Amino acid sequence: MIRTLDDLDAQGAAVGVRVDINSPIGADGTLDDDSRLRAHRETLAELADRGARVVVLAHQGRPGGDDFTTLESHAARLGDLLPASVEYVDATFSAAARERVEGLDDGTVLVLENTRFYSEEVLQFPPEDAAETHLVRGLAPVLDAYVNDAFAAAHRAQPSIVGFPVRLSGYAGRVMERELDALGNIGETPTPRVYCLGGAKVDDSIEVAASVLDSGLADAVLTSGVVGNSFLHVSGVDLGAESTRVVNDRAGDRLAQAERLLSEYGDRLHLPVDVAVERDGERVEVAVADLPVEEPAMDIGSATVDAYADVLEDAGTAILNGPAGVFEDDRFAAGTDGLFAAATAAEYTIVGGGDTAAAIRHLDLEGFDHVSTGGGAALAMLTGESLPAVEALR
Ligand SMILES: Nc1ncnc2c1ncn2[C@@H]1O[C@H](COP(=O)(O)OP(=O)(O)OP(=O)(O)O)[C@@H](O)[C@H]1O
Ligand SMILES: O=C(O)[C@H](O)COP(=O)(O)O
Repeated sequence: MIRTLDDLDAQGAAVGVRVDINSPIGADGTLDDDSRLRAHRETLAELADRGARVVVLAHQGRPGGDDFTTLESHAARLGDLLPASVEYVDATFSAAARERVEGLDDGTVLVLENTRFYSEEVLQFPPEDAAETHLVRGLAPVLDAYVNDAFAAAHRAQPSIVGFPVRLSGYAGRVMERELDALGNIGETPTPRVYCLGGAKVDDSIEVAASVLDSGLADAVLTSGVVGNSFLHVSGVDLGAESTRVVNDRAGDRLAQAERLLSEYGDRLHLPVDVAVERDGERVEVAVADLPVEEPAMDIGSATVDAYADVLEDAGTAILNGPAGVFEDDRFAAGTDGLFAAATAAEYTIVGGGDTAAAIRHLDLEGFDHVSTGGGAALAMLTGESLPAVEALR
């Protein structure tokens, strides 16, 4: 059983709240998209409104990445989005951070510095060891409770995610609560269950396909994107040199597993029947039977959308992860547009994956029952795996 904010006595309490506001960063080093900050507004506003002293913990980027920045612009944007006053301090667990926490007024918010500026945060630990790190030992003494709202980072067993509930009472924030409700009981969703696996993270997606087919969670898997090209490749189709290069780049060492899935589940595993390429600057659709072509396959074609729509119209649950094509280029958005629209025919639709949610916003698509804030974390739930953050809260 996991406690929620309904179980927390917030008035006057210093509450550490781990959120996931890891966001695209522009060339000037400030936020390019604030959808993840907006997702956490409900939790942060509710705690401030109930008189808590809200201490925000979050990461941005990874060491060495060009999006590895301070949280100063995140704090400024939260200040615009929240009714409460929002301060920022360039410290996370030092005496300076503790002083600022102890000096907070009830009903106000303090954003601490990027947790990943500190080396142990990028390592993974069992909760008891995470509780002994400098971050948790330094900050826990000035907190009265801990809330984890960072569903999109829940698959990371890092100190700020799994260490605090060992020392403090832990609660799920509203984003975490909603995600667990939607994704936590995938085995009870209506059948037949149809997984639409696209995008470019081919190695992850082949793992997901294996997991949901071997476990019987999936009645059908519709492949698209580089994932679909990879299954075409292992089925013996010569895609052409460029597409084959992309497949080998992205599939890692998973092609043998894809081959096993194709031979064991050929009836449940659907492959594209046509693709779209760029020729003289235009979108041209090519039947798989007419491959190879030298241009890279950038989208699924309309015949594939129609074939997949036939499967989806009888679906109980449709789970989408990964766009069907390079949707960022208007010429290759038709596959994602058509497939995702067809998926809404299912009784219940779940979307998992940051780029997939971005595609939905980009294409202005509606009608999905749950659009997850997570990528890897959503995938773990969609394959019935447990998440370190959730186990730590339990
Ligand atoms: N046929 C294709 N060739 C090349 N790239 C493709 C193709 N189809 C889709 N993509 C790319 O796949 C990317 C998204 O794939 P990804 O697997 O990262 O999605 P996601 O799982 O929703 O994201 P995340 O898991 O990172 O939140 C898009 O940027 C898109 O351009
Ligand atoms: O954006 C995400 O997927 C989450 O914030 C996790 O980020 P990470 O993959 O750098 O841990």
